Amino acid sequence: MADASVPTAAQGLLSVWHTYRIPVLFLSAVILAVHASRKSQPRLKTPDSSSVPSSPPPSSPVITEKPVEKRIEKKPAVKTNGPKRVQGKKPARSSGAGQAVESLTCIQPIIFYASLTGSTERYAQILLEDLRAAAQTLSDGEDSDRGLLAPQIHDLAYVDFDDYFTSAPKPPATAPGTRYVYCLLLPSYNIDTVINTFLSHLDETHNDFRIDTGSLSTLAGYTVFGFGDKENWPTEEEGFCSQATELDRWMAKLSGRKRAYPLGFGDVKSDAHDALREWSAGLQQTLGEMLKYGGLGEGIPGSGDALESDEEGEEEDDDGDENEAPAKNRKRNKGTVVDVEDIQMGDSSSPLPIDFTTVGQSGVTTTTTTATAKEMVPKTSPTYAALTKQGYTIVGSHSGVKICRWTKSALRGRGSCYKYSFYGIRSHLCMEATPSLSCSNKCIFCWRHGTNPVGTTWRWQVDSPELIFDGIKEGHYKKIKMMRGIPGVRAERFAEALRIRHCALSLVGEPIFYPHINRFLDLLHGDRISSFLVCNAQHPDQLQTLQRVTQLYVSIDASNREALRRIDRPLHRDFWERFQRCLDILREKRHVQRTVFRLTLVKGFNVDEEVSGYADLVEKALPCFVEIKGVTYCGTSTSAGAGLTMQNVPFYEEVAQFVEALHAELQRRGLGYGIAAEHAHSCCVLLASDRFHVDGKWHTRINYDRFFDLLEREKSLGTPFTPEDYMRETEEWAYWGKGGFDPNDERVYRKKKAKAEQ
Ligand SMILES: Cc1cc2nc3c(=O)[nH]c(=O)nc-3n(C[C@H](O)[C@H](O)[C@H](O)COP(=O)(O)O)c2cc1C
Ligand code: SF4
Repeated sequence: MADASVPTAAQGLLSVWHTYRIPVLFLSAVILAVHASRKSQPRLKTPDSSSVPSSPPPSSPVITEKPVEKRIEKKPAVKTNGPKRVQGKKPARSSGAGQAVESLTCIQPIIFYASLTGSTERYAQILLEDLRAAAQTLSDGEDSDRGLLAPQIHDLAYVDFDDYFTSAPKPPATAPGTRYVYCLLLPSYNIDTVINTFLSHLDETHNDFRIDTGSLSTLAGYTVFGFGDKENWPTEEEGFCSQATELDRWMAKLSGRKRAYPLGFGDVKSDAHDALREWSAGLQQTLGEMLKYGGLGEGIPGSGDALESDEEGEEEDDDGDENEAPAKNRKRNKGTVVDVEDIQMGDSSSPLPIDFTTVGQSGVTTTTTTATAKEMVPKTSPTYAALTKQGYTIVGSHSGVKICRWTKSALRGRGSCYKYSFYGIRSHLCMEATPSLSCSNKCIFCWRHGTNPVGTTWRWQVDSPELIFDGIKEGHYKKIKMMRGIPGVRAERFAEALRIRHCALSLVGEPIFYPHINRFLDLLHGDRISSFLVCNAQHPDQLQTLQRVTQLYVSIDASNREALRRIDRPLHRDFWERFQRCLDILREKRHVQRTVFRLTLVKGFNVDEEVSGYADLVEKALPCFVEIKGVTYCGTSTSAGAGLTMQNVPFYEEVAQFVEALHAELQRRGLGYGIAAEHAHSCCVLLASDRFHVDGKWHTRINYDRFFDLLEREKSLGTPFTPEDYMRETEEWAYWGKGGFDPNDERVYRKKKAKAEQ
């Protein structure tokens, strides 16, 4: 029985399993799925969730904005027998806008100073009064939760460094949105003083393994102003304000680079008072912006973002001018880039192409022709993404602005571009922009090729000059402000940079492609911003109707038809005829505008045997100046595809040889030109017409104020003027053979000598 019952029972179970296996399996699957999905749910519950939170902190406040952060703060401290561990928040490297910054509601400035003989203490009182006044103004806003509190002040000789410089003070419980900004005023002494003790404390804090790096990163920001004596310590290398510089560096490290305003310097024997007041005004403005935006956010100080350099002595890699590629941009993201021209092709819904050379001329309006046109660079296009990634700010639908690397260099007192040596343009006052991202050439050395749209006709929407003007200024200033936090940026140069004085219309594309270029220029000049316009010698009609610019360039990339075709790869079939007509126009304009030939030498393409050909072109157009520059290797697929390698980059000696040969040839023909200036760092030399050689001295620089005065007089009274009317003497250090580096700037030599440009 027993034996028989076993199989019977088993058979029964088996038959039950066969009957119910499908629903059972289904049910199990559902249970498993529900369980798995619960596990994958975020642990945080929404406030309206009906389930009970797993482990609520006792009497925890309602979590609204920053649940994660607050929970971390509430975590009970784990007792250990080891040394005390001081924790700061990990610095937000990318944006500088950490979590604490977002919840900023009011700023508490704290002034710290050290003073041995009393002068810094007096200056600290001046700052105290300034910030007190600012606090009154900035606290009167509509939102009473946001504001600037009355400043506190401390003598570093009397504070316990642990209270303020090991970790930052915590905000009061009653006002958790309070954030501190340290304003540090420091003299320098080359003898042992309390300042050394203070700096050692910062050093130790930074290097103490028990203390997190960035232990002051809960500060909203910091800024340093140094006092020194230039009479006895004339330069920074010789120790001028050395301790303030050191303090600024330590604070950058400890705070996670929360430099709210650039390091300022004052010479107690001359400008200390004025420099401090100017710095204080800039600082107050920054504090206002921090309150407005909730901290050092994007486009606001200190964040520095992509431009933030890691090392104080960061090297520059490129020459940043129109035809030159920043090293970091050399790796082009192939495949993400599409020419707008290619996108437009085959799109039957596109408006009919308009020969842009007829658009914008007298009597021709663009509104009707472009009413249904598309945007040149739509926000959703790969071109937009590629250009933005490279640092361009796209304005409207076809304009762009970008900060060149020389602007950054000048802000740090490390020298301006060659245009300073030749024409007196200080790079930190210069905005690089274009009203047309489109061009009609595909030059082999244009490192932007592949990202900028090309075309022979303007077939896109036309933005108003006002929109472009306002947009590029806004974009430029925003980028300048982002540099506030970059190490080495000088406060006085930063303040100067907030007033654009020059515009280089040469960024990318062809500026005279833009149908309203003349109105756009009026806006620039109306704001007393000089205009340096570079065109590609392919649009004679536009060149003819172009009104005054401060300096008019034509790119001369070859001396004969075949070489020009190989180098510029123009889209116009009649490119050589267009080129020749442009030279004629330049000749006509040479007594009205400062006309410039820009030669870019590419070894193996447009140098050898071409001296005579270039002399022909000079003889034809008689430009006021001839700028000769070695090409910069940009390593793009475009240049590689055109057979361009490092071998095509001339050495400076080769450029110099070419210049001398061209100069000799011009002299042989009886054309009055001389070698006026050089900027060896950019591999660039300037030939100038003898018209600019007065009383035995070169006058290649520009008197900008005079230019605007003359322009205004011409507009109101019709009095014409010539390029000679606004020339200015060239600095001796820029003369041929002198190198062209302003001795007032600090020369920084590159570490990596194997650079393409060298
Ligand atoms: C002994 C001594 C050493 C100094 N060393 C430097 C120095 O290395 N670099 C500098 O820029 N100024 C130097 N100075 C100038 C002071 O920084 C300057 O006078 C400052 O204003 C002093 O500030 P205080 O009056 O608040 O102490 C020095 C002055 C003295 C008396
Ligand atoms: S001219 Fe202006 S934009 Fe061009 S490299 Fe010099 S500073 Fe930069």
